[in-house]
Parts: sequence; structure tokens; C-alpha cells
Amino acid sequence: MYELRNVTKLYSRGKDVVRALDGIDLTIADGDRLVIQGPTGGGKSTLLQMLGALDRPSAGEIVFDGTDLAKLSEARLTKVRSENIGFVFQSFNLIPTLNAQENVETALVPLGIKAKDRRERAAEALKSVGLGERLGHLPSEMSGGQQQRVAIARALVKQPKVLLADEPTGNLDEGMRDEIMDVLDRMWKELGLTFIMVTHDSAIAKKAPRLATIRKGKITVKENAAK
Ligand SMILES: Nc1ncnc2c1ncn2[C@@H]1O[C@H](COP(=O)(O)OP(=O)(O)OP(=O)(O)O)[C@@H](O)[C@H]1O
Repeated sequence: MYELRNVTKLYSRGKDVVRALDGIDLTIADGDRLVIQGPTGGGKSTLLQMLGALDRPSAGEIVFDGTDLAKLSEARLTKVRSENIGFVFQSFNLIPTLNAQENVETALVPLGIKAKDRRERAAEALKSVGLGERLGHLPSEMSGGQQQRVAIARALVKQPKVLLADEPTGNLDEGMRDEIMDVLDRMWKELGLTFIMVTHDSAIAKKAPRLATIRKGKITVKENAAK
């Protein structure tokens, strides 16, 4: 699915250059589940942005399904992203004035899907995350866990190949955290997704069969076949 070779990302901050990613080599197979951890400022979100075709590296290759994302124009990157990659963020990022169904539908607009099909697919996606009864609710009328479920439905309604999650349980209490991890893992298995998640949560990291740690832009990957 992904083959990263010597990926480097530099940011300039005033006169300084920050090496956010420093020669990352990483292979992520189709259907993999990869957890990424590491200290703050280590480069986790930067890596997720590269994998999500949100930004391009300064050097190196990011081969996604045979295409090097580093070489694509902005327009082609946007196309890859809207067709193939679903995102879930810590802060849910729902549109406050739209109800659950309308929020989920927004993911289908760039794909040119007709309004009636959008409505049906959004309702179906919300049902699959256990929110079939709350299609008309606004984000402000839902708990944090429910809002994150809406965000998961929005990420998955377009049937992406890849699900990227940046601290998906970071804003949730312990009970909700387990619930959301269960939903994400169920979706990963049911839909055959490639699932990549950044987390600060050591309980989640400890249980991960494949765990990447990013420190100062460098990556180490640990496999744990027993888990
Ligand atoms: N747009 C930017 N401009 C300048 N520097 C940036 C930019 N984005 C990230 N950085 C820097 O790149 C480094 C890596 O940041 P990144 O956000 O990827 O780390 P992180 O591991 O996700 O951290 P956190 O856990 O705090 O979210 C940091 O030093 C950060 O300050």
C-alpha cells in the first residue's frame, strides 16, 4: 500500500530549519494496522500528513498504490485524498451547523455523488457506527464519543482504502476511549482497511501488534506477532 523511502520534511521557522522527518523508510502493507507514538514534536503529525496526501515531503518518495505522492500536483493529491483516504482527528472537526447526516454527506460531495445516494450512504454509514437513530442531531446535541462516531462515519462513507487517525481518543474519557477503539478496530476488520493511528495513549500502544516510534524525525518499528 505504502512504500516510503528516505522521506525528509523540512520546515523553515524564521532563520531556522526544522527537520520534522529525517530519512524515514517505512513499508505499510495492504490491510495493515500501524500505531505511531513518540514524544511531542517528534514528527508524528507530519508523517500522517504525508501519508494522507495533505502535504509533500521535501525529499524522498512516498509510493502509494504504485504512485509517488511526492511528485503529484496539488490537484492530483486532492483527488488521491478524496477518493482513497479517510481522516479522523482528535477534535472531531465536525461542522457545527450541520446535523450528523449532513456532516457525513460532505465527504461525498467532492466525488460527484448524487444527493439521493449521498443521503442513503450517509444514513448507512451512521447506522454502521451505531448512530442510526441520530441522523438529525447537531454535534452540540451529541456526546464526545457520539461526535467521534459521526467523524468515523464521515471518514468511511466514501469507502476509502486507508483510514488515518490522529489521536482519535485524545478528547475522550476512558470508557469512551475503549468504545471508539472498538468501533475503529471493527471497521478496520470489516472493511479490510489499512489503518494508521497516532496516539499518546500508552495502553493502546502497548497492545499494538505493529508499533512505530518517531523521535526527532527518525522512526523505529517494532513488530509483535504475539499480540
Ligand atoms: N507548519 C510548520 N511550520 C514549522 N514547523 C513545523 C510545522 N509543522 C510542524 N513543525 C515542527 O516540526 C516538528 C514535528 O512536528 P509534528 O507536529 O509532526 O510533531 P508531533 O510528533 O505530531 O507532535 P505532537 O505530539 O505535539 O502533535 C516540530 O518541531 C514542529 O514544531
